[in-house]
Amino acid sequence: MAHWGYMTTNGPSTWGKDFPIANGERQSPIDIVTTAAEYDSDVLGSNALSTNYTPESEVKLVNNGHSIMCQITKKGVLTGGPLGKDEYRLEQFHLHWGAEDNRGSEHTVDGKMYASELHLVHWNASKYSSFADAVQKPDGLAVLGIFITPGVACNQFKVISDNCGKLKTSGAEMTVDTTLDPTLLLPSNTSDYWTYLGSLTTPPLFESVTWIVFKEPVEYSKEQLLALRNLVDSDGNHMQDNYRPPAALKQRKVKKTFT
Ligand SMILES: NS(=O)(=O)c1nnc(N(Cc2cn(-c3ccccc3)nn2)Cc2cn([C@@H]3O[C@H](CO)[C@@H](O)[C@H](O)[C@H]3O)nn2)s1
Ligand SMILES: [Zn+2]
Repeated sequence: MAHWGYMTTNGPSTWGKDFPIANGERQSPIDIVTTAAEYDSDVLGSNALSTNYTPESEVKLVNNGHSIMCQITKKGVLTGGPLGKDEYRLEQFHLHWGAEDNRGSEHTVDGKMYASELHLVHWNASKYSSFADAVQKPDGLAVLGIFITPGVACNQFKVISDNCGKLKTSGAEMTVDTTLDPTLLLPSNTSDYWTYLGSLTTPPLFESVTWIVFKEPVEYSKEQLLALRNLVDSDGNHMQDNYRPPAALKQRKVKKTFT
């Protein structure tokens, strides 16, 4: 099987060949139509979304051929909101971005695309024994989606953007001897978000993700965005435009926690 990617020959429009679920009932990302999202007080009311992350004492970075990923080793927990009492453990975070600032996010808001989107990937540690065990379960995963827009530099992201040069080629890994607190990658407002049931946005596209997409974007500097665009993918091309376009909403409702 030709390895999936984001080029014309192996990009999102071809994924259905090897991963038929690509045309499934709960695929991600989606276009978030803000007027159609339903305010749902009990999503917010009963127990607000809460993160309890432990700062990483060293930062494990991997160029996995289609994104730059930070593998988490500490026990970070996400719970509340649409997740109820279940505790989801932080596994990794990674990003999607464009070749230019006008595109790059996976979710869109009323058709608007952001320059990049950060994904913090969690698995349901209350119900399953590992990421691999949870990854195909309908309530197995939860991913926080954070929109990135060009602006001032994000200090907590510097450990990643400053090391992209050393992670140029696919498969490159490195451990940076510095701390990283995933909480500082989140927007200041984590109360206002949209949430819906979806999938992984890269193959194997499992329909196992409760998506939580924050309304407030985070700013990264131009230099930080350029560092991402200089990475090289598994085909030896510049890693750019590594985003899947929105999939059909089908019979789903998007909920929001704000009016
Ligand atoms: N755009 S997003 O929606 O957010 C994401 N899109 N993909 C993501 N991951 C990659 C992935 C691979 N697999 C998988 C599972 C079973 C068989 C083959 C592939 N599922 N998701 C998330 C991800 C997974 N992993 C590693 O998958 C291994 C295989 O399951 C597991 O043993 C490691 O413990 C875990 O760390 N890392 N990241 S997220
Ligand atoms: Zn992602």
